[in-house]
Amino acid sequence: MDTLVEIQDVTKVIKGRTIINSVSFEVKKGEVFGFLGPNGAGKTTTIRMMVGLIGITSGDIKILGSSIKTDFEKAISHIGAIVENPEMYKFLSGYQNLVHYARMSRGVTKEKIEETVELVGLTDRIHDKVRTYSLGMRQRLGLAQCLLHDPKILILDEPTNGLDPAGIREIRDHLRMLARERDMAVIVSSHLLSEMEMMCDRIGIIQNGKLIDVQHISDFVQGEEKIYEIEVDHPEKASSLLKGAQPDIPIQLTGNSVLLPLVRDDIPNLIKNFVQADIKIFAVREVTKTLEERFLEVTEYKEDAGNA
Ligand SMILES: Nc1ncnc2c1ncn2[C@@H]1O[C@H](COP(=O)(O)OP(=O)(O)OP(=O)(O)O)[C@@H](O)[C@H]1O
Repeated sequence: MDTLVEIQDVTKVIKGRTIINSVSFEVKKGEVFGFLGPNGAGKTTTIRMMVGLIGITSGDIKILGSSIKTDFEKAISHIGAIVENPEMYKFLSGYQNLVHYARMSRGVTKEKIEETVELVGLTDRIHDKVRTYSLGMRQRLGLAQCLLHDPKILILDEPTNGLDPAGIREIRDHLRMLARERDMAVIVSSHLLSEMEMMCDRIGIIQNGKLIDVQHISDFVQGEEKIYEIEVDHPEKASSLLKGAQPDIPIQLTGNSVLLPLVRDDIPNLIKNFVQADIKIFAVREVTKTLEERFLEVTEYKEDAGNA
């Protein structure tokens, strides 16, 4: 089965207020799925429903086909999650923490603990006390805790919160490795857009409790049209030529370039027209939008549409 998690038309109403509104998406094995949204959008609430911390008002969540509503124990057995700060004893070593934690779940062997420590890269420091760990190391110990029972799905709420760039990178690399090499489905939430861009295969954007977009990261960043920057000797002349052919086309002028949306197949013709008009072309570059720009574009657009 490739689809490990199915969120089906999930709604959550708290005290008469709809916090999550008909959210549906799927997460497959081997992928890192990012749940992205501004503060208060509903990321944590959705994740809390996925891990069974709060109930679902309507709709369902299936984990490897088992409903979290009707087959809770089975569904939850496939999940490893860090939702709030993972519980750990700072006066014990990382290893003692894992042994303590393993006692709470069935069938975790000493070998399994050691393998997991190795997997999260804590072997060298595992016998040191947790209070001597950096935040990044504590995050990795938390990751080890929730991997002990061999879950197929890993769910982490804001896993990079508070980490420095090196710590972020460590966690990111580990999560990608778990998805790729262990065939897990990894779900992370964040409002750190640049982080999501580097970590995720697909992202879902949530705003005001609604899922407004789910896309592969590359499609999402690119959007439907691509923006090209054409470096020329006379940008104004190039701009009027383009406007003459297509009056509505949105063109931006920078120092020595024109920027405009194009489909790739239009480029040869455009070059021909410039050359015929005696405009010299020095470069044609695709402008890659950052996820941040696209995110703001999408959320602002939806807000406008919602207000209309
Ligand atoms: N138990 C609750 N009672 C009332 N309102 C709640 C409750 N839990 C969440 N909310 C509201 O639901 C909305 C979504 O909250 P949630 O914590 O899921 O957002 P989030 O996307 O995780 O935000 P953040 O990035 O700030 O963590 C917020 O407006 C919040 O105030």
